[in-house]
Amino acid sequence: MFRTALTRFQNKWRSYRHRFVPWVVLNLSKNEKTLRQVKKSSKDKLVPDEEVSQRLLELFRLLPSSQRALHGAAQTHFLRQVTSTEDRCGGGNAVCGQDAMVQSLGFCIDRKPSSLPSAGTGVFVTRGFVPKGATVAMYPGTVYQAYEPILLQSIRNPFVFRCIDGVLLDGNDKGISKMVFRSCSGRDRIGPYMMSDTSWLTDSPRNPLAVGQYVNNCSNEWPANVCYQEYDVPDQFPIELRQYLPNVNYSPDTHRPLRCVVLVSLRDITAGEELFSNYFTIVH
Ligand SMILES: C[S@@+](CC[C@H](N)C(=O)[O-])C[C@H]1O[C@@H](n2cnc3c(N)ncnc32)[C@H](O)[C@@H]1O
Repeated sequence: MFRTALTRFQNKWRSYRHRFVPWVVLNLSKNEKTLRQVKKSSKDKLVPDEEVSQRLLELFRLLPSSQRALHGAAQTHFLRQVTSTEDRCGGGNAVCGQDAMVQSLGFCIDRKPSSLPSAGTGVFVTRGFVPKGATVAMYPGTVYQAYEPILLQSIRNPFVFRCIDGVLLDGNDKGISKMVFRSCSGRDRIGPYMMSDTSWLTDSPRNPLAVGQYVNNCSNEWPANVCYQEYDVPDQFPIELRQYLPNVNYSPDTHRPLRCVVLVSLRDITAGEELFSNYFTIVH
């Protein structure tokens, strides 16, 4: 009898795709009603990858470039791009990023104190309108394959996100996590091009979508309005626009496309609303 109960528990546990481990232990019973259920891991995607690529490219093409890693022909292109972006935005990068977002996606998001008591920082739609199925945010961080060690970085770290296939993203912008991201990002470049962006580690990310790690968990009173979706960057993603991707592989020998995670809207969302995701998904 004990064995049957144990097997039933193990099966139920295996079907959970817990996104943030401490939350599974502490909050599962409080959030039963808000669990997200999907049929199979392959059916977890709300919008096709091609559409996510399209939205990211539309935004990235408007963002100001980083001069640091560029020279030659790329620099000429950079100068043209920066000049035209500065004309539009009048200087400061933060303003440019937000304006670029409104221009390309029709809304912008930002971090602010959460509307939930003792939930710290949250993410809000600050301008415009988010239609259902839009790419609303990205989850930045170092990408660890399921077999790679993350022990030290994961201690007392609420920002370790677990993908459905066991890949982990460490979206903590402080301490050892921050050092690891900077070091991996500096390591990976192709010729003059950076392959990732480190500015999500600061208060003003160049890519304004890269604040998804601050989205709080839904509750019975505040149902989820966004959900996580794994997105593997396709080979044909333009090399000069990879500098805006807020993810980098921990290992230089990862022979698979870069894993990113985006947040997709589950319904229309209006300016002033806080974004809430679901930290648990059940895969049947
Ligand atoms: C991924 S972080 C989200 C960002 C976090 N709010 C912050 O300011 O750092 C996850 C942590 O946020 C807090 N959190 C998330 N959703 C919450 C909720 N509905 N109520 C209270 N705290 C919440 C918990 O401390 C959790 O460990």
